[in-house]
Amino acid sequence: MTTPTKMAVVGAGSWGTTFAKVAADAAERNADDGTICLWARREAVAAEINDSHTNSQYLDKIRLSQRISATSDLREALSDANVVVLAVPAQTLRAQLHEIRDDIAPGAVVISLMKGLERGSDARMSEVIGDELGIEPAQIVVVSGPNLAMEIAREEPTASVVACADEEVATRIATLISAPYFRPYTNADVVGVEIGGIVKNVIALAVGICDGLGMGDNTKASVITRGLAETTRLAIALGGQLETMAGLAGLGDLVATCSSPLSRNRTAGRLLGENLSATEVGEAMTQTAEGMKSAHAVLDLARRNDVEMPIAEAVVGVLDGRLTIEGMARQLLGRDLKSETNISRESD
Ligand SMILES: NC(=O)c1ccc[n+]([C@@H]2O[C@H](COP(=O)([O-])OP(=O)(O)OC[C@H]3O[C@@H](n4cnc5c(N)ncnc54)[C@H](O)[C@@H]3O)[C@@H](O)[C@H]2O)c1
Ligand SMILES: O=P(O)(O)OC[C@H](O)CO
Repeated sequence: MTTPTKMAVVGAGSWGTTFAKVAADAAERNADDGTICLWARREAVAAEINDSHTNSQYLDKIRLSQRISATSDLREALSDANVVVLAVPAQTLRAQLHEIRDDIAPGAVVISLMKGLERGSDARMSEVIGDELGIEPAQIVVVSGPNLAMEIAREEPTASVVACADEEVATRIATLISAPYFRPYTNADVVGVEIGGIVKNVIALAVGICDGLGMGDNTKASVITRGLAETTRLAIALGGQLETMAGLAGLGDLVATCSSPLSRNRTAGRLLGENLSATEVGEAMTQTAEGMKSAHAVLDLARRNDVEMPIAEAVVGVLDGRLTIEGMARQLLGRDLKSETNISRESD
């Protein structure tokens, strides 16, 4: 007999709550005894999930399964959990893990849902998890793909990627989250899957800036396509696979994020394009737009690996107030002419 899954989801924002719903609906479909406990920072959010089975601040009009319970006591959520899912803003993860490292059961599989790079260390979230918890890569899973939370919460059919160095673990987690409207594929390329999710947020800021300036689809398609080229260069330099970048966690997520009005990163970019400063955009956003903070770490990581990322560089220039949005276009279009198909580190 296999042990029933006891899943703890740390972070009851848009994606943490939606992922809990996916896992609960998958457990229903698999007719297993799995339970899901969501940790919410605010007691009122936990109480609403327990009493009304809704989380109206993040997922308006979405009904959650009765298999999902919630608590604002993190230790209670983690107690005996054999799968721990992390869905907090990337820049807060290390401090959060430091606090709870002794409360995570040895042998638990830890899943990262986050799409950010840590400022200062340039570490991917799977690296932060490995550092802070001292666990093996076979216990660390990354879930990423074209996964706008609200669309999935509405049960619109969506595919995703479950990445883990250990393919058996990836397959086990994919089974656990395979809901009638959510189809996960496995991939052993953790680096490529994470880099795809991180960098698309920075490219979505650039596409949002185009929107804010009132530019059309040629411009945005050009940014998306060349954005994929620079994302691919970085992923490959770090050991990722080309095929991953052409898949759901690369091209798929880039297209979804850059096209959707639901994307927080694209929205933040649009506000930058409407001439708000990065500080003003930060104040206007009520949910996490990871690209606003990760862009600097992406550029730093690229420079340390001799990878050219002109779009990320221009976005960082705008965020830092060193480059105007009009200057951004001039800078990108003024670059030396190159071959499109060479994806070596220097070429763009
Ligand atoms: N929303 C999506 O569609 C989506 C999809 C895929 C991946 N992601 C990624 O998931 C991660 C979480 O995003 P989200 O959309 O759930 O964000 P969100 O802003 O909706 O929610 C963030 C959650 O983290 C909590 N939080 C905020 N500051 C914290 C702190 N200092 N310590 C602990 N908890 C804190 C908030 O209370 C909230 O519960 C991000 O990395 C994002 O890129 C989001
Ligand atoms: O709303 P965004 O910009 O954080 O994007 C959400 C997801 O990452 C899309 O896959």
